[in-house]
Amino acid sequence: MEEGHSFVAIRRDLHKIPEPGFQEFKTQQYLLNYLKGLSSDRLEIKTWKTGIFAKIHGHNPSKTIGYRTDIDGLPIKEETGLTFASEHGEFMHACGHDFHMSIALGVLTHFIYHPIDDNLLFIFQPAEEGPGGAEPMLGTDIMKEWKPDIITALHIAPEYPVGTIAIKEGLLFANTSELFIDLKGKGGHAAYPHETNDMVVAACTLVGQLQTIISRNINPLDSAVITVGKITGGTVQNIIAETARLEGTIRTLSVASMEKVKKRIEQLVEGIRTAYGCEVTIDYGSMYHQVYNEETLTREFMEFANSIAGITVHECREAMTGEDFGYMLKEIPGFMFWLGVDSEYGLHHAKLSPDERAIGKAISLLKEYFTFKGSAK
Ligand SMILES: CC(=O)N[C@@H](CCC[C@H](N)C(=O)O)C(=O)O
Repeated sequence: MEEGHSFVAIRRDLHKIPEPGFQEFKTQQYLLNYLKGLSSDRLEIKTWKTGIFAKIHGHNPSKTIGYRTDIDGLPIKEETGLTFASEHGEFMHACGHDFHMSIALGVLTHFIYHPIDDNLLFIFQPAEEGPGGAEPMLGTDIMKEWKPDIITALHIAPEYPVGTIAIKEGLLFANTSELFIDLKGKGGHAAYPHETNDMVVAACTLVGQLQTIISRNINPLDSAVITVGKITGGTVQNIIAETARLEGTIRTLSVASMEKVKKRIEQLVEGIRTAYGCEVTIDYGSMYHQVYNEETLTREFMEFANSIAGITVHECREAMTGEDFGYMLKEIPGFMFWLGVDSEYGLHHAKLSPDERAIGKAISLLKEYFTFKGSAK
């Protein structure tokens, strides 16, 4: 199965069937069909919701090495024009999880045919884009029984060329919190604003005020982001809106800054309540812990990867992206790295089209690294 098997073809199959978090039913079935087709008595498979744990038993294990891939898609209508574009209308693999999955299968398949001493655990995790599958997966009995001693994951990076991996010790990805704010006032006729509490005006004021948190309340030498990605409100053009809703996300480089941003949001919301005489509720949705790369393992991996032909290691800066893999790294030493895929369009863009040559590069690198880490010295 391994030699000649096209993990690019697998990526294309998976690309056609993107599904939202915890609804990755076809994706899970596709992955299970593939794994069952390997028919190895050294491979043990357990499912959790739409996720999968796949353990390869080593010859003479002294530890378990973990590898995690996310499996969900995003609510984006694809505009790549690719022959294997999404068949699921409003959803797209616009964050590379199709790449991450096919790379995981490539590495896993290699170790079915080339066993090493240590155990390997492959985690196919749902709902990375939200509401988060890593934290609940960590709490499962399966994870308690099969818990890896070290763990790694990668994420595609459109801005780097194929063959480059980007990584740093310590903080790599930000703390995140979703942000949903609902405003309720008094609607009415567009010509009688004085008899209403207009929630479009209140919402617009609040969006402007939220931006001042970053510019006025966060130390300029620290970094934080508040993005309001969606505003809804009102019904038609000549009715003053009774309700409005803001949907966004907060990113910070420390847990302390996240608390500070939230406290300030609550103060500004209190001001909006008073100024506009309306009801306002805040819901922080799902929150992700920062991705923090354990220093010793990361440095060792960087040196190892540098010695692999065709791989260039770039020491990068931290990014304001979020990843619930941060929860796994909070409990298990390990690291995450960026994989260069050289796409003109970035993550979460309808035209993202990563270079598929990166799949083979990543499989080779991880095969070598796991062999190095998982063989008795
Ligand atoms: C790598 C990546 O793009 N991850 C997502 C994680 C989203 C977390 C959550 N839904 C939020 O929006 O806060 C990202 O947007 O960074």
